Amino acid sequence: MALPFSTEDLSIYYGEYQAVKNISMSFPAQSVTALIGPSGCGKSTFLRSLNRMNDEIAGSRTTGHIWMDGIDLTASSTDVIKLRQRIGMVWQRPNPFFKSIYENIAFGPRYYGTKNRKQLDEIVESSLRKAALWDEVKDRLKESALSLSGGQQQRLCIARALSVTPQILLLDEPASALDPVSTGKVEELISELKDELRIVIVTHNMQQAARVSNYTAYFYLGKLMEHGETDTIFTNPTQQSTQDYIMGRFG
Ligand SMILES: Nc1ncnc2c1ncn2[C@@H]1O[C@H](COP(=O)(O)OP(=O)(O)OP(=O)(O)O)[C@@H](O)[C@H]1O
Repeated sequence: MALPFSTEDLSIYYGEYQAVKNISMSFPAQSVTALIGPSGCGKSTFLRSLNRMNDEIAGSRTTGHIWMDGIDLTASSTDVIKLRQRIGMVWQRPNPFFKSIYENIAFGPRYYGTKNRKQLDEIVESSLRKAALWDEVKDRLKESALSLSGGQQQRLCIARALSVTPQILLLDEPASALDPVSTGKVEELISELKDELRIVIVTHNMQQAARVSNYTAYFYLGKLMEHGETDTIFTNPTQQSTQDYIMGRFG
């Protein structure tokens, strides 16, 4: 059964500055939630906090809760390495390791204990298949990941995140550095993956948010202004500022 996942009164500070303000929201299973809003409104900060990546930033501090299956992930006792296995992340720019295509995918499973070569081979193949990359790379698994195109590298990073079977995938503008064809492939992939895991995506592209997400959350100045089904947010938002932003009228 899918585990409940939500935030409660979540705030994030950089020093004295409060970048994310008291956000409570939940992320339904088998769905994509898009985080939208103008630059600097706290989307990436909020996204990064969901698997405690924000902890890595000196001076950042979190208050409130992130609940997963009744456990508060913000607790100091949380094993963040295990947490990042369950909640994977893909960044804006493809960041493959300086290793072969195979080793990029095998790295995580090996780190978490899979040593058997046949099992690793299977994980590499299935992860690359899920990321719609297998056919393009199956004959060059030993080549450097850096020999791939930008779009292929980003799908490799998605495959790498999938290799440790996460339950949640966090995507921070995953297609913003890609050409339209690669963007289309990543969007298709998101639609397919949501059947097996929950996805949270930050995007500046309103068409993309409308295409790939089931739910949309509009952020402004660190606050969650509006959150609901994407169709409703895009056609009948309750807040004027949501409508202005979506229509590109935001000053
Ligand atoms: N490492 C950091 N140290 C200090 N302040 C930061 C840091 N990262 C982000 N901020 C500040 O926190 C606020 C929110 O930034 P964040 O990157 O989360 O916004 P965003 O909505 O994702 O923006 P964008 O759409 O431009 O990526 C901004 O005012 C930003 O300057």
